[in-house]
Amino acid sequence: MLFIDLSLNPVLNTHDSDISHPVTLHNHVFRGANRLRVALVGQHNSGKSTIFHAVASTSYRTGKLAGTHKPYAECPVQIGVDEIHLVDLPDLQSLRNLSGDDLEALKYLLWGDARPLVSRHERSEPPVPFSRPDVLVYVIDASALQQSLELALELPELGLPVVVALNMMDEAHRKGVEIDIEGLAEKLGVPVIPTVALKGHGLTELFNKVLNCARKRSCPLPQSPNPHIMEWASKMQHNVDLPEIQNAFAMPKNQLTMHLLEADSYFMHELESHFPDALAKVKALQNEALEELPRALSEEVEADRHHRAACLFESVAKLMHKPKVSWEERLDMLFLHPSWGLVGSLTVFAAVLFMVFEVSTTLDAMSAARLADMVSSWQPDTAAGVVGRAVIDGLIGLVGIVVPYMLPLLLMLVALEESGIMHRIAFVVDRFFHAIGLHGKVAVPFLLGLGCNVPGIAATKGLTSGRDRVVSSLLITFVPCSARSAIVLALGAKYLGVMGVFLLFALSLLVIAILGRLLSHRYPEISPGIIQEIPSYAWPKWRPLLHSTWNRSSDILTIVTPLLVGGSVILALLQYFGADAWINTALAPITYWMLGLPVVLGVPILFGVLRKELSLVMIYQALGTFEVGLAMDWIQITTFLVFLLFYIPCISTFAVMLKVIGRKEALFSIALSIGVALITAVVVRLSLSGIENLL
Ligand SMILES: Nc1nc2c(ncn2[C@@H]2O[C@H](COP(=O)(O)OP(=O)(O)OP(=O)(O)O)[C@@H](O)[C@H]2O)c(=O)[nH]1
Ligand SMILES: [Mg+2]
Repeated sequence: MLFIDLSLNPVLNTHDSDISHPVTLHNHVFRGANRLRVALVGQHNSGKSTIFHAVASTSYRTGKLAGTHKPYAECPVQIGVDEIHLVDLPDLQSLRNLSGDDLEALKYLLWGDARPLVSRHERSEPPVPFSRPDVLVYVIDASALQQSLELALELPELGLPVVVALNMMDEAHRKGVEIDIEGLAEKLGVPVIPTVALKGHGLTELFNKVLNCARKRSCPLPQSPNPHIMEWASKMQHNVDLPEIQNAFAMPKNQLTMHLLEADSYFMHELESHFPDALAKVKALQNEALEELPRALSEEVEADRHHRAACLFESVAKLMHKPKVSWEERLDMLFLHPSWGLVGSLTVFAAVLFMVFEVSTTLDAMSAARLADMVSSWQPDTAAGVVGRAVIDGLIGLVGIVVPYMLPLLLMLVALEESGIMHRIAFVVDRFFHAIGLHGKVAVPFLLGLGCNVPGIAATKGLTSGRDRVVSSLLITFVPCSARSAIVLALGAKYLGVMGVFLLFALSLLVIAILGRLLSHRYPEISPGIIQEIPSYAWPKWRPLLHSTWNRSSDILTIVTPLLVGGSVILALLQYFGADAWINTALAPITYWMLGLPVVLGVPILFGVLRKELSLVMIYQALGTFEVGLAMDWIQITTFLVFLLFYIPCISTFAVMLKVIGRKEALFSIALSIGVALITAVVVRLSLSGIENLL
């Protein structure tokens, strides 16, 4: 591959003031102020924006190139420890003879937000408010390779490192176009990475290559035209080889020469305005060429480039028989297709629900419920006995979380990770999660939260960090876990009907969406975009599967166990010493005054902190009947369910939050959940009462 060192390029030196004090490049990390700027360039519909959105941050800056209707977008993206600013540019067909809106993209590539002497007289702002790119990613539609090769031959003139993303490889494959990727890379003198942006394939390699090229500070040699054009090129270069012209245009000499050879109107015009003598020489040379050559020099240069692109295409691409569609490709239709892809995510959603309502409930009946039955006859009447029973209850509660929920759901998470399915779900739902300021990576923890919030929050630990981990953990506590769903289904279905149950779950979704937006104000840092690796499909292997599941569960147990047992002992002692009435009175301002519920519901609500299902059992005891409808009207039942859906995460969830996001945020989560539960329950109560009065 042909590379030149940037430090030898005089034009680039003018852009890079640090070049005289070289940094030790191997240790150079592109972060913070040193972020690399990478621009996506390419023809219309080649997939630039698809690549951009596949790796974009949760919010990004957009705008129009100054004075044009051509949109651009820009955002930070994290690649391992490095960070880049990624710029999605409007389409660019060629570097030559651009005019109007198209010219602005070229000006950005040449000068960024700087103004060289030749363009200072222009009244409009620089095309964009940020600097010139450090590296170019040329996005090519592999299924229409020939049309893209001319620009591929021109881009090296810009004097920047270039990496080619040979995109739409799936389309090329489907059409039977086979491309010799190594041959193409060698002939262009740039790395070529095959990608399928729509499915996230090849993006990790692409951006790693971008970093690599930036670290090496190497860029391709400009492609030489045919010898007869070279003769005219060196004559032309001689005409403009003056330091004042180089300074005024601030662009590589080669490139200016090629623009003038092709009589590019913008550059000719600028030369005329600033260096009329030089223009006269350029025109004289063009006239001389017209006499010697069969056609105008500009046409000769264009034809030469066209010819070289065609030869290159012939040498690297051939048409094959249409290949068979592999099973991986068929599966990807299900998991990664822009619209069908959601089917795969929904299938996993259904699998989680099946796991929770079939497997987990069976396991629960076989483990915790059986143990609870065994100790149910033991009703101690001494304080020591009560403590002993409470410890046993706490441990049974632990079994009730670990055996039916935590182990199977974490096992499922690890299996989804190892099989490559989780990465695909994350990729497909990414844009939906961006709406609440998160990345699609947290989709599976949210799904697991439907079973039990504990494994859901535990799963965020391995997938996210910093702000994203805190926000996703806080939001997962609002995902109705199976215990809360069971209460809503038991009471809601009986007294509010299917529609009522549906609306309660829809309310949870709405609350999560609104909170996601609100939490973005509390945690305003925009998490940079990430490159979502899409690994190949693989069968999960039992040993690593079990090992990984146990690793993730064990450290959580160490913190959940004491809290669950401790909480159980405290509540049992309160009951033993007859604090029920006291608890109910203490909670009356909430239960009775704010929510309009019977005062006796204070104890069931408090015990729900231990395990949410306890609230359901205890509400029957508190009201003294299984017919809740006799003691509460439909508005009270709805208000109670809404409050129960959102208030304080159970003690095990709190414990896992302590471990995953720390004490401060875990305590904030309690305040947040109480606030949200009170506000929504009061709003629902008042709205329903208002509606009832109207009817
Ligand atoms: N089959 C397939 N389609 C793709 C791929 N990448 C992008 N597309 C589709 O190609 C179309 C154009 O993609 P864009 O990302 O908008 O292309 P662009 O280069 O930004 O286009 P302009 O902004 O108009 O220059 C969209 O319909 C994408 O879904 C790919 O790898 N495979
Ligand atoms: Mg686009």
